[in-house]
Amino acid sequence: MNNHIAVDIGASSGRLVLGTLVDGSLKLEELHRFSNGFTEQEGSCFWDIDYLFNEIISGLHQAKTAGITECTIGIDTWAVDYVLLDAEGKRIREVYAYRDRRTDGVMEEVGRLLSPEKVYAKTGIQQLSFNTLYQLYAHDREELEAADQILMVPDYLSYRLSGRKINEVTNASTMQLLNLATRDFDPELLSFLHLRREQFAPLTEPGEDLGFITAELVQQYDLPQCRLICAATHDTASAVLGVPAQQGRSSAYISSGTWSLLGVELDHPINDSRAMAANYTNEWGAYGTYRFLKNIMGLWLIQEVRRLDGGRYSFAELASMAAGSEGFRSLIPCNHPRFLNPDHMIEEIRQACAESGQPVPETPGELARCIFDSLALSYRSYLAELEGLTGQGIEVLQIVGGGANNELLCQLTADIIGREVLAGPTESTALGNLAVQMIQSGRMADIHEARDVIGTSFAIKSYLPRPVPQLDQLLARWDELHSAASTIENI
Ligand SMILES: Nc1ncnc2c1ncn2[C@@H]1O[C@H](COP(=O)(O)OP(=O)(O)O)[C@@H](O)[C@H]1O
Ligand SMILES: C[C@H](O)[C@H](O)[C@@H](O)C(=O)COP(=O)(O)O
Ligand SMILES: [Mg+2]
Repeated sequence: MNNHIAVDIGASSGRLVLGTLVDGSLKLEELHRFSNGFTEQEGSCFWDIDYLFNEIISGLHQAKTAGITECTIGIDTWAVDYVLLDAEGKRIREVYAYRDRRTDGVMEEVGRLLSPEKVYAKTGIQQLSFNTLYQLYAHDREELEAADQILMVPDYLSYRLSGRKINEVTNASTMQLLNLATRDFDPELLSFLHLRREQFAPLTEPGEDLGFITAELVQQYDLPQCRLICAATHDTASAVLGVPAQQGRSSAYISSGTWSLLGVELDHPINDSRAMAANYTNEWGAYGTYRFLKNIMGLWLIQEVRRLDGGRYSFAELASMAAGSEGFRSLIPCNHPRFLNPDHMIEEIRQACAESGQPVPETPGELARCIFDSLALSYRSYLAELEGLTGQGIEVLQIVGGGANNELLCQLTADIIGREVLAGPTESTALGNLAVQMIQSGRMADIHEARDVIGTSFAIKSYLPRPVPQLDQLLARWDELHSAASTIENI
């Protein structure tokens, strides 16, 4: 059986991708793509988890219709958000989206009760207002204490398919509740939240066989016989697995989608005071690794501009319009809390430029250029921090995810960091998801072989740095703007 299906659901889109190995090359076929996004209801932000589950079912039915009668399947999604189940395994309530404002000020309040230094020493997880720790603290305590089970979003989706309850480690680590030393939930942090260990499922490593999709679902919806393999269910953990092998050059990655996750893969955590001060995180990776990375606001910025502009232009058209606009005219500190979930992103960007005495972007092209210039400069700042914290110089930056399609942003990034950028694969998350399935199925030996195969199976585009006129003045201007701004960890 050579059919493996990755279900990859990011904050802006989801997809089911069929992966097959043909003559040593990995072939992808997109079976189904659907949009994703949170909605505001009565002032709160929620995901439509039933819609997402139904899209998975729809995609699997399309696979069956296409003649796939048996396959393995793995699920990955965004991080930090969770689902509450009652004793009968039924979902108790709507699923909060991490951009909900209920956590505003919570990180600071928790920090007054629980030493942030202690929490970072235990967990090594970056301070972000929407970490599960802070979401659970903000959650109605009665409802939380009454919950029989707390599953993360991808765990819940695989539970709906198979009936198996797990907390997969890469995504569980984003809760900021796992102890690096014990590699389990930290009792003190659970106690602080009045939660019990048995409210969580067994911690499960990527590669675990979770059994088959239930016969009822197969019959009811005419699905393939699917064996569920536990993926690296945090989409960024899968994206990192899908980053092609780099021979002989030190590299860092950016998983470039709604967020830009800039980091390296390590075999040990770095949770010292310097890493904490820089707010770098140690999210758990597959196969005993750690994703030492930083959240950067990412393409959320342009997603919101496009949405508010009525979707008139595609992302490719916006990038092209940006390429035709004056470079480095207006810059914004991307990680400022004001951009996490403003009422109106276009106005927020324009206001930020006006407040800093810069020209105010008017057209979609000028707004897009402001965003891409600012992201490239952010990447440079955080990459320098990364090198300082790891003591490892980075020779090449690998950009994967949808952002790898943005030729302007990739070129700007190469120019501004002064190093080669290798862009692709776009579907690195799905590829990392598939890699775990293929390794578990014995079709690949290990992640090293998987990354080699990915590197030879997909076109990777190289961007070499070009001279940036008056770079010193630009960097001085950027450093003043970037260092003066508070950042998302100070929300
Ligand atoms: N052809 C393209 N040109 C420019 N940008 C693109 C293109 N295709 C995708 N993108 C960018 O990729 C982003 C989506 O990346 P993706 O990894 O699918 O996000 P997520 O997984 O968070 O939903 C879009 O918001 C867009 O900015
Ligand atoms: C909220 C988290 O930081 C976020 O989920 C991030 O870790 C992530 O996984 C982003 O994935 P996208 O595909 O939505 O960019
Ligand atoms: Mg994604």
